[in-house]
Amino acid sequence: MFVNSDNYIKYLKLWLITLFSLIVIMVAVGGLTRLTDSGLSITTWELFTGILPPLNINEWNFYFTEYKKIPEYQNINYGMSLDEFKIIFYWEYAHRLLARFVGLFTLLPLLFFSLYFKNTSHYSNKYYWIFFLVCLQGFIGWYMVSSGLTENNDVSHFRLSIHLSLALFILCLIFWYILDIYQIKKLHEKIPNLLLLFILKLIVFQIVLGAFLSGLDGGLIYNSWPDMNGSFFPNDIGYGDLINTQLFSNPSIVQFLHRSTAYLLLFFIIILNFIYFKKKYDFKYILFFDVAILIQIFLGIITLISGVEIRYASLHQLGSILVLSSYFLILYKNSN
Ligand code: HEM
Repeated sequence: MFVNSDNYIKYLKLWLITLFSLIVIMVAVGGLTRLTDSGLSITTWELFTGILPPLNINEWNFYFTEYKKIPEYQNINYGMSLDEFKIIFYWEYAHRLLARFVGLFTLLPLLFFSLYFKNTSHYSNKYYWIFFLVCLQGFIGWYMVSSGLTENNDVSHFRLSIHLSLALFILCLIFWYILDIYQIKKLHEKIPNLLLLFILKLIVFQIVLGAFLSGLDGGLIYNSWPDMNGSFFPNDIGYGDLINTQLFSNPSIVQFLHRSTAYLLLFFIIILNFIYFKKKYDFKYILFFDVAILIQIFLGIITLISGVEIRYASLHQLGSILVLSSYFLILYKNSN
């Protein structure tokens, strides 16, 4: 049978771009689920049984009774009404429903490609990596939720950061595949990889710190900028605490580190700009990244000053996708 490999490329492009967009929506809904404190409202895994929401009062009562058993209800939301519970339930429900849809939207086209295009010249099995990572993300999501069901009022900020980081990693991988398939031109003369990788590590560190900060509700303290309530260093800790083993569980330190890493990043990005300028590279790519970083810093500051208003916090989370994508464009152009 003759199979047109152009069709394969066409479908692949469409699939990758749609999947990328779906996962961006997924990250936004996940962020809003966290910001509305809704993430623990469904206390069981229910991969298949939870596809439909509760359809009658008995089912609603069942879910509500289960929720009443966990510390978040007992210590924070005690006395919540069923109508209030429905709101947090629907956020988590939407997040999980979308997750199932993303899972299917990843697997079904892959099976279709394997079935119809396996013998075409450009066919590759590598896209199955996306499916593997999407499944892993589902397990990590549950691993995260389970940390908030028995002893703590909230999920572990470490597990939250794994969940967010993996989502962003999946997006970067898909984005790389998209750049590849569009055959974006690479630079002839390369930028030193050492500097590029160092900046990448700083960005990743900054994102992980950001997730720690949100998981610890650390944006609710020191709501001033550029100072931290009148001083450079948080006044409820000492410099010695920076070498403490509980370093990443202390909201004041995490906030201090998140601010400081932003400035450090900015410093190295200025050096990167200087290299682009000196070597007379096409400036629009770095400009795209510069704008993304500046917007992200601005959003971070207003998130903080506003005491983590949901709309700003959500935009700040999505801003990290813009930062990563624009930086991956630079990395891609510099790759061999
Ligand atoms: C270089 C740039 C930055 C990057 C890549 C970045 C990234 C992130 C990420 C990924 C999160 C976690 C979002 C979430 O889980 O919902 C976060 C949270 C946060 N960031 Fe940043 N950030 C940057 C700069 C800043 C700056 C300069 C500030 C303030 C001075 C700031 C303040 C915050 C606050 C307050 C939160 C917690 C928000 C919440 O609880 O939802 N960020 N950041």
